[in-house]
This record gives sequence, C-alpha cells and structure tokens, in this order.
Amino acid sequence: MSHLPQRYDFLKGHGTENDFVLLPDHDGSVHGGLSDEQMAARVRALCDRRAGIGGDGVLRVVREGERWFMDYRNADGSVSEMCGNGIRVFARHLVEEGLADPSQPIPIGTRDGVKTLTVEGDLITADMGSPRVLGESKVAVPGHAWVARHVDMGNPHAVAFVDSLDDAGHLLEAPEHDEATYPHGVNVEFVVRRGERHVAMRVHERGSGETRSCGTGACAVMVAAAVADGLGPGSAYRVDVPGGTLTVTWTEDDRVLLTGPAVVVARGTTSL
Ligand SMILES: N[C@@H](CCC[C@H](N)C(=O)O)C(=O)O
Repeated sequence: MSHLPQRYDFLKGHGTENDFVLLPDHDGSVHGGLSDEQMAARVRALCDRRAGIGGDGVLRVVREGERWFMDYRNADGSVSEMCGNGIRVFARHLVEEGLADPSQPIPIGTRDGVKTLTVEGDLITADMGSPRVLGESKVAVPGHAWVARHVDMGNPHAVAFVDSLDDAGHLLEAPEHDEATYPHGVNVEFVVRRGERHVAMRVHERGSGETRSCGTGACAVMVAAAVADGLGPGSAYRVDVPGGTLTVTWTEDDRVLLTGPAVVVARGTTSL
C-alpha cells in the first residue's frame, strides 16, 4: 500500500478523550531535521490548549521501512516508549487516509517495539504485549498516601487502589513517588472497584498531567486488579476512565489487549 501523499499539516484525534495532535511526516522531511529541543518546543506549542491546537501529546506519523512508526511525545515535549490510546488513534488515521487496510492486522512500530492493531468498526484493539508486574512503593498527594503496584507496560506505572477517586484531589502536581523505583518519572493511576472485573480510574500522566484516559494506564490497572483478585492471564476487565470505557483482556499467552474507540475529529494546516 503506498504511503503518500501527506494531505494535512496536522490532524486532531482522541481515544476516550485522551487527545492528540497527529503530524504526518512520512519521509521525515517536515520535522526529521529538528534537534530534540526544537521538536520538544514544537510539541509544547502544538499541545498548548490556549495558544496552540491543544492535546495531551503528539503522534508524529513516520514511515520506517515496511512499516509505520508512531513517534510519540507528551505535551511537555518529553518522549515516552508507548501510548495505548494514541496508537489506536494512529491506526484510525492510517485507515481513514487509505494508508492501511482495516481488514488486516496493522503493525505499527513504537519505542516499545512493534504493536499489532485490529479494527472492528468503531473499536480498535491494540496488542500491547506482555506486562511486567514488579514490586510495590508509595505514592502520595497532599493528605493521602498509598502503596502502589509497579506495572511496566513498556512505560512505567504506579497503580494505587483508593477508597474514592476524589481522594486523589486536584492532581495539579505530579503525585509524590519513589524516585529510585521510577528514575524517569511515572504515570500514577488511582483505582476503585465498581463490580466484578469492573474498575474505574483517574490518572496523572508523566509529561501531560491529569488526562481523561490513559491506555497503558488502563492495562496496568487491569493487570494490578487481576493480580489482587488472584486472577492472571485468561481474564478481562472493564476499565472506566473519565473520558469513557476501555476493555482490557489479559490472554492465556500473557498478552494484554486494549480495546476502545479512536476517532479523528479535525484536519488542517498550522503555522506553529
Ligand atoms: N496516554 C498514553 C500514555 C502516554 C505516555 C505517558 N504519559 C508516559 O510518559 O509514559 C496512553 O494512552 O497510554
């Protein structure tokens, strides 16, 4: 399938209201020559919700050999290994532009390796690979502290089970966390039970602040909940986030599948 032309400077999309600016840059000729600091500054400008387009992060759409590569950055310009909502939006964009065939699995490169996406109508499933369930450490916000489970989904997560999602407070600052455990920062999820194999969460994302959803975070939460419930591979949970609902399945062969909606809502040009 051919990968040109690039018809827009940018697109805007979201998955359960975790929102992204997409930058088509198929051959790297648009942004590829920028230094890391120049690219970070451009990402901050694009993600600015008043002076820019607004977003929790940027997905640069790059061709890498036989595949597409998702070059992801957080709103503060920092890079991350993986973005579970972003990669579904990325796949939706490829399909809508005729750059990928939705009747076939779509492989997409990331800094955490190649992920395979499958499209079923409004829903897109990302095979996120195997989780790493690690130790426990403390996270805290003013007035509250919890023990949190460290789950690595390619990027780092600290999952805290709380009595009420309100206990996390305003989340204007990053929650305190153990810097020895998370030397490069951490995404912190606050979780409550809603029913059998059904949880709800809020998240403070490294590099983006509180967001309406986090796909890797939902996967980390599901895995932590399944472990706490004495379950493991071979289970599925509904994970409610402020921006909607995700389904996370931990397969018998230890892969985590993230299923949810993904939409592109705008396309255009920008002088940023
Ligand atoms: N919102 C994303 C995760 C984005 C990266 C994260 N903030 C990090 O720095 O690791 C998702 O949907 O997974």
